[in-house]
Amino acid sequence: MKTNVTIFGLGLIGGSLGLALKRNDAVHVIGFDRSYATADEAYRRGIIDSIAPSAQAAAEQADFIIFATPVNTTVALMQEATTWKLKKEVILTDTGSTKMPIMEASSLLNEQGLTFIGGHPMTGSHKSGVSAAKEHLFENAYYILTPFEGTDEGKVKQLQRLLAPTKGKIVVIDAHEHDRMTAIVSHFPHIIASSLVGRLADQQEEQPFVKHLAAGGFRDLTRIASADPTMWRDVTIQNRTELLKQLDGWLEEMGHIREMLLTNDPEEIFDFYAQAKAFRDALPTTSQGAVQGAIYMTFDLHIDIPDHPGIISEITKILADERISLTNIRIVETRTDVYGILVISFQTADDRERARVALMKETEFSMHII
Ligand SMILES: NC(=O)c1ccc[n+]([C@@H]2O[C@H](COP(=O)([O-])OP(=O)(O)OC[C@H]3O[C@@H](n4cnc5c(N)ncnc54)[C@H](O)[C@@H]3O)[C@@H](O)[C@H]2O)c1
Ligand SMILES: O=C(O)C(=O)C[C@]1(C(=O)O)C=C[C@@H](O)C=C1
Repeated sequence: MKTNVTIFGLGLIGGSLGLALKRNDAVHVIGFDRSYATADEAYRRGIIDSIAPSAQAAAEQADFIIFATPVNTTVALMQEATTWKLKKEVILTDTGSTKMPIMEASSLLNEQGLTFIGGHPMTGSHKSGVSAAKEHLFENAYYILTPFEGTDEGKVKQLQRLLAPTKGKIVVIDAHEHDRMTAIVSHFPHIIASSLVGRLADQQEEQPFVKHLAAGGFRDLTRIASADPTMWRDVTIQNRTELLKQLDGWLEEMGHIREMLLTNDPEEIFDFYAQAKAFRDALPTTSQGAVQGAIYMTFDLHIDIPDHPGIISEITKILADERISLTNIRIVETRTDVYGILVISFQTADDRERARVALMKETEFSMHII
C-alpha cells in the first residue's frame, strides 16, 4: 500500500516538493490548491497523482500532510484542520518561512493527540507559482525541522525518511532560534531590497534616466524584491518582533555610516568595505562542501558575443557536444551596442575551463573570467 502525502498549496515550494517526493514510488501525492487551474496544471505536469475535491477530503486520506501555503493561510488551515477527521497516526508539517506562530497554532492539533513538526526548506526563489516548481529545488540545501521538545523521535525520523528524496540536508533547530536567524539572513534583507527599489521609484520622477542605469549591482541586490507580496506580507507580520530588532540594529549601523561620511576619513571608509568583503568572502559556499551555504557559488564565464540571431544556440550546442552542463545563462543588459555580454555559469571551475577551451577552439569570441 502506498503512503498518501497531501500537499496544500501547489506553488513554487509545494509543487517542487510534489516532484521531489514522487521520486519515491511508494508515495502517492494528493494535491489541493485554492486555484483549480493550479491543481490541474500540477496534475498535468506529474507533480501530484490526484486532485482532492476539498481541503477536508485531501487531509482525511493522508498519512502525511504538508502545508505549503503563505504562512497566515497555513495558520488558518491548521485551525480548520482541528475539525477534520484525520488519521490518528498522521504527521503534519509545513514549509513556512516563519516558525513560532505556526508552532503555536499547532498546539490545538497536539491537544488532539496529533503530531505536528514544523518545517522550512532554506531555498527558494523570487519566482512563485506552480510554473516555477522544480524537482531539484531542495538538493544540497538545508531543510529545517522544528519539532517540539517532547515530540516522539520516531515521528521525526518518519518525516525525515519521507523528505529524503528531496536530497536536502535536514537539520533540527528550535523554532524561536529559527525565527531569529531567518530574520537576519532572509526576512530583513527582503525589507531592505524592497525599500531600495522604493527609493529608486521615489526619485525617478526627478531623474527619469536613472532606472536605465540600474545595472548589475542594483539588480543583484534587489532581485528578491520581485518576490510574491502575499508571501512576504505574511512573513513580515509573523516575524515582526525579530524584524523590529533587526531594524533597530540597522538604524544604529546607518547612524555610524552617516558619521563615517561626515568624517570622510579614507582609512575608515576603506576598513568599512574591507571588513565586509573579508566576512562575505569567507561565508560558506557550495564549493566548500555538499551543503548549500549562505552563498551559492557558481563559476561564471563572460563571453563577448555579436548581437545576431542563433548565437546562443550555437554556443550551447558546442557545450552540449562536449557534455558540459551549465547552471545558468544570461545576457548582461548594460551594453546595447553591437556586442553583448553573455554570462554562462557552471557548477565547477573544471566545467568552466573545459567550456573555455571548447569555445576557444570553435569560435573567436573573447572570454573573461571575473
Ligand atoms: N518562495 C520561497 O522562496 C520560499 C522558500 C521557502 C519556504 N517558503 C514558504 O513556503 C510557502 C509557500 O511559498 P511559495 O513560494 O510556494 O508560494 P506560491 O505563491 O508559489 O504558492 C502558494 C500556493 O498556495 C495556494 N494557496 C493559497 N491559499 C490557499 C488555500 N487557502 N488553500 C489551498 N491553497 C492555497 C496558492 O494558490 C499557491 O498556488 C510559504 O509559507 C513560504 O513562506 C517559500
Ligand atoms: O532565493 C531567493 O529568492 C529567496 O528569497 C529564498 C529564501 C531566502 O530568503 O533565502 C526566501 C525565503 C525562504 O523562506 C527561504 C529562502
